[in-house]
Amino acid sequence: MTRPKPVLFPGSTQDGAELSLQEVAYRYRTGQATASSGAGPLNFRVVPGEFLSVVGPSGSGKSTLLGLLAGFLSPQQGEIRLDGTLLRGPHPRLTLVQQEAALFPWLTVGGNVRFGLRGLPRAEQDRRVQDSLALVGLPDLGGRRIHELSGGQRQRVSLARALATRPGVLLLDEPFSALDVATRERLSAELLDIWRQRGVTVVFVTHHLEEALALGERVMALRGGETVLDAPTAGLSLPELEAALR
Ligand SMILES: Nc1ncnc2c1ncn2[C@@H]1O[C@H](COP(=O)(O)OP(=O)(O)OP(=O)(O)O)[C@@H](O)[C@H]1O
Repeated sequence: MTRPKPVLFPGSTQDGAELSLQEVAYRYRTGQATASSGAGPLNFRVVPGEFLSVVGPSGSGKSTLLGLLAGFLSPQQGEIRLDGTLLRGPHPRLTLVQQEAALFPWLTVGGNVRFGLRGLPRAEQDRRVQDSLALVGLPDLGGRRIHELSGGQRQRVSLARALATRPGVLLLDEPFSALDVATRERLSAELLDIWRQRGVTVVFVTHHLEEALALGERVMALRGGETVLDAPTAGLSLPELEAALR
């Protein structure tokens, strides 16, 4: 299946940033003389506005890679660059959305989305909260409490909170895996719409190979912390992807 490149909607912004990794490695120190697992060495580039899916079995290094990209882990070797600048830790242009929506229960939906916008003028905050809640299909729920939302709505709020900061790269760690199949499919389709509208660069980690192929323009498969396949999804079949992971 071939998919067209994102066509930016009128009035949208091209926000995507470039990520490049050169000889990046991270090993966990386990406290024993024989350390270590983690990820790397990794060499790849994600161009602005690209949608990259990352797959791999449990323990293959997907979360470690996202931790490195989010700036939570510092590579012990190699360099990560964001738009050509060395990444030295968490960066406002990189936003991570995780499997379980990490929302503040004492704030409203709008308050959660607004949280990352402190420092901006109030009117700009209001505009971004409204825009990003509309983008994820929750334009009227700004005043709701988090406990009044379904699991799918909570993930939408997480996505809205991430998008409100106008990230250059959206890092998604199994964002829909806790949801039922129907909700998951709906949110996946919405994610593609948002990507097309915003032109944001996406790194999408998932266990689901079909999902990786359906959503990504390109898929990277990890095994034992290393890249065993990095290819455009157009023309790549599920059996080929499965074979790469065996
Ligand atoms: N805090 C840690 N301390 C020691 N080893 C770790 C730690 N976190 C992960 N590892 C190891 O690093 C390797 C990569 O783990 P990682 O969590 O990145 O894999 P993953 O592909 O995200 O797995 P999953 O799909 O189960 O989340 C595994 O061998 C794992 O056991």
